[in-house]
Amino acid sequence: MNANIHGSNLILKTVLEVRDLTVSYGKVEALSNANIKVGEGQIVTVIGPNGAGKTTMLSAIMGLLESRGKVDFDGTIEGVPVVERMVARGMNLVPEKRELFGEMTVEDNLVLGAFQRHRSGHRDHAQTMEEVYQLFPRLKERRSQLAGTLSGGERQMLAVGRALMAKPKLLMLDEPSLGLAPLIVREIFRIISELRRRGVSILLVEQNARAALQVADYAYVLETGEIAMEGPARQLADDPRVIEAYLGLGGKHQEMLST
Ligand SMILES: Nc1ncnc2c1ncn2[C@@H]1O[C@H](COP(=O)(O)OP(=O)(O)OP(=O)(O)O)[C@@H](O)[C@H]1O
Repeated sequence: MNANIHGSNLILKTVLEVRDLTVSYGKVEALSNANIKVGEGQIVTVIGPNGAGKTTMLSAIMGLLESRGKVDFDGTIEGVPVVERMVARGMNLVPEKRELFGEMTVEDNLVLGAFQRHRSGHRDHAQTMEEVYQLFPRLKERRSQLAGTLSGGERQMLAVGRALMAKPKLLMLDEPSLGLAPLIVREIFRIISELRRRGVSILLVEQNARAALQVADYAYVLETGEIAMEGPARQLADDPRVIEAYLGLGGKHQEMLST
């Protein structure tokens, strides 16, 4: 699956290709025939207002929701995804609600992130944990603290760190900046860039369109379950429709101006 994707001059390997992905909740179609691609080592973002279907899209790609369409991941035509297989093959999702084990320590939460890898015979979790601690020194300082007592920013760092323990090829992040103070948001986006530098491909769902378009290579705008626009992130950031709806002062979706 090598292709000149996303108008890049480089020939990138396609890590993820989603075709005609459709999800219905009862009679309501929350995602309609969505097509997206992520190239190896790219950050691709999906922006859009509340209720557009962003979380639904990530959950369906991960195999957590029933869907129609195709999800090809890392060279294998998957058809409808199944979550255990996706994790085993290197896909990982950091959900919007973080979903940590609050009664367990930071370190135990990290160890759990390596569970699937351990089960398939890998014994490198100590080294991976050091890499995670290098990325998030704050987690190292708090390794013995219960996850339930962490601050919002630390919880997000732990959620990302735990996902990294699985050494994912593709990391999907659902609104990592949600509810965090501007300084922490900046730190989270710095880490997202650093992960790309380390070769992780990233699919980033964000309401903070400004920050997401700054960090991403390519972007999709999802509105009421449909891909309304797409293009290189810099190009979309300059598009009058995107500026009006998502970036400009007085834009339609004020909640996105959180930083
Ligand atoms: N389990 C469910 N049952 C029924 N409808 C649902 C369910 N989950 C989501 N929806 C609906 O599907 C639509 C898309 O929701 P989704 O959470 O995917 O949007 P989103 O873009 O992630 O929104 P937000 O930015 O607010 O998290 C919404 O109208 C939502 O109310």
